[in-house]
Amino acid sequence: MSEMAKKEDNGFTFTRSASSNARIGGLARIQTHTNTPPEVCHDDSTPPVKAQTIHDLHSLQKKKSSAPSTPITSSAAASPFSTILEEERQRLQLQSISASLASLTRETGPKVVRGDPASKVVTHHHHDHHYLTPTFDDASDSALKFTHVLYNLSPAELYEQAIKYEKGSFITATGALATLSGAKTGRSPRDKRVVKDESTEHDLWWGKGSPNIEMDEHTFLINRERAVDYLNSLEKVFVNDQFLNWDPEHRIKVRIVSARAYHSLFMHNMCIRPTPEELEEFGTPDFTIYNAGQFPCNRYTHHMTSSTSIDINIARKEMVILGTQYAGEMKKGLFSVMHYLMPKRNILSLHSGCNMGKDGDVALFFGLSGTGKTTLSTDHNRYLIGDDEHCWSENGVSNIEGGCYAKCVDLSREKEPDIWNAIKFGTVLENVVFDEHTRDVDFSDKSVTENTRAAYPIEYIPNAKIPCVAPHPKNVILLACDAFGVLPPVSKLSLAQTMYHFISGYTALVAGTEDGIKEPQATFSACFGAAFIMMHPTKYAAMLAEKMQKHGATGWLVNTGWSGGRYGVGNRIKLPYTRKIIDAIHSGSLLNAEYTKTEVFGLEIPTAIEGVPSEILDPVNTWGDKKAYQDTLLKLASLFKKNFEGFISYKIGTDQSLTEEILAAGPTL
Ligand SMILES: Nc1ncnc2c1ncn2[C@@H]1O[C@H](COP(=O)(O)OP(=O)(O)OP(=O)(O)O)[C@@H](O)[C@H]1O
Ligand SMILES: O=C([O-])CC(=O)C(=O)O
Ligand SMILES: [Ca+2]
Ligand SMILES: [Mn+2]
Repeated sequence: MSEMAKKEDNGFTFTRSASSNARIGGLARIQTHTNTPPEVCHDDSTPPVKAQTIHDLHSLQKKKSSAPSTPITSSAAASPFSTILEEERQRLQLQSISASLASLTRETGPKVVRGDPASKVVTHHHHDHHYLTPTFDDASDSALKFTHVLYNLSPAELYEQAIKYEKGSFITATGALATLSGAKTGRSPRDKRVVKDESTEHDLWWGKGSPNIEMDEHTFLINRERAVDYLNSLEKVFVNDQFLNWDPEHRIKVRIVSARAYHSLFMHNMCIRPTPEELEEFGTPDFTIYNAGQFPCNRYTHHMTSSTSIDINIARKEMVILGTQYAGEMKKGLFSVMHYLMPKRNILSLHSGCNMGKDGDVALFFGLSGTGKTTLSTDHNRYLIGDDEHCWSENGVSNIEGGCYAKCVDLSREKEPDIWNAIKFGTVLENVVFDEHTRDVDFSDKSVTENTRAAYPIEYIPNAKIPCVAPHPKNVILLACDAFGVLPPVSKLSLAQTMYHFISGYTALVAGTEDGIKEPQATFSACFGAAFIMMHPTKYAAMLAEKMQKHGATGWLVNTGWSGGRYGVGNRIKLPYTRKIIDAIHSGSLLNAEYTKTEVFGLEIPTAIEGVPSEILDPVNTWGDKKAYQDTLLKLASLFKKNFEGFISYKIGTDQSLTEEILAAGPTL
């Protein structure tokens, strides 16, 4: 190929003509050469698009993929045999979705069709095999309509759905999807109900202190019908088929039916995402969520005390959500289910974060909401296993989820770079405030709520370990955000103390509602997650004790809260100091440090930690008013004692001496 032709391939070529008549006023004339005859002036050397109409042109833009979200047609290249298999598979899948959405009174599922009702690609009349028509013995108007199913859409497709159809959905400057969760910006534990039947009556924890508010099967069915009718009345619903638990032996298949792209993207991020091959073999889910959060429950329905109801039915393997769009209900509802299913298999379920060092040393981080599980398990020097929900089995630790759910209030790039950088395309940003023009998020703005959140796939954290499984833990870190400011920044715990504090599940936050001086509010939540456990706390505690003993794990209590006085007087312990403390636990250097014992709580506290001012290690040093310190310390101790009274009649595990040691491991007044 000549030099000239080669250049012409690239488009225009400017050549100085050698011919004298091309010279004008002494300057060389510039000519453009193309492949076409020189007398026709073309501005483009590429052939025209292979489309006759705008419609044709648009249809060229999207390539058929084998992705689960494609409308049901097998590719032209497939053999007739595989076409039949593919069609059969798609038919079974629609049948399964229709069955999920079935009304129990009409005894039939809705007509379902895949694809966006707004898209021209799916038409009911020309692709008969694309939808499923059940036979109706009870004809009503609802029998005449289709429910369009948007099945396992990709983040990009869900963005388009959200932005087109859901008010309050915007793309932020870094590409995240900002959205509003509606009137509820947190979970509604007082509206969470569990069906009490012959089996759950004996298995579950009921009564005082239990998170399981009882409901009967019939009432559940009324709420289920309400949710299903609502979902079927919509033009389209989102269906996610995904997994929970990275331990392949104990993986659970979950289906989430929801009305909002926000909910579908949230669960896409938070659950484990199946590969196309895994999805092909998905079959029947082990558990199904019906999220009709925009629609209220009927206040005339038995047991209903508000317009919100989150209902779990273990026997039916179903959960119904009415009256709240807060997406955390789905995540934590499934977590509750895991707190039932896993212990049944002798696996411990944990409200904890987990990470692993380069040498394979594993740490668990327990703590109530806002105490630092996500912040501290996300550590640039360690592999992230997960930030919130884990299982501890004979195989080691496995994350239940496929994503993280980080608090964003006052998020800073400098202090939490990995979380900051995870807020990009694909991430759901709940209830944040942003500049209407630049779309820069202001993480300090609490106008909508203080509980602003980011939900992102775990692989958005650069050092996440995939698959999210790890060996048995070496350190068990109990986090408490003590707004009273009397717990030491770190203490080493005996096994009995670890159990005492695990069962107590203490944290103290500041009630954000009143104006003026805000009193710290002590919270005790058994197993650092009473809202999610299903059986009695001592069941989980006994399992934890047994595993820690067997694998030689050390327990630690870390106060990520106040120092130098209670809330309003002192300050929150600086995150860099807490990180140094955590580093010393991971490295093993703190295990063999020098310790002294505190009064009242009897906690072993180190005298020095690299990078941390020694004087803060004993909180008494940081308080100006020593009398106030002593009073506050005794006040907190009495709150611990009072809370623990509910547990003193319980035996923990099979070892009676451990039970006695645990009871003795609390504060002494
Ligand atoms: N010393 C500290 N240690 C840990 N976190 C701190 C500290 N000081 C301030 N913080 C802030 O406290 C918050 C801890 O929230 P985090 O998201 O880690 O909670 P969580 O335990 O994961 O709760 P949830 O279960 O609700 O997700 C973060 O906003 C973090 O920036
Ligand atoms: O579930 C939520 O809404 C947030 C969370 O992680 C918790 O409260 O533990
Ligand atoms: Ca978290
Ligand atoms: Mn949590």
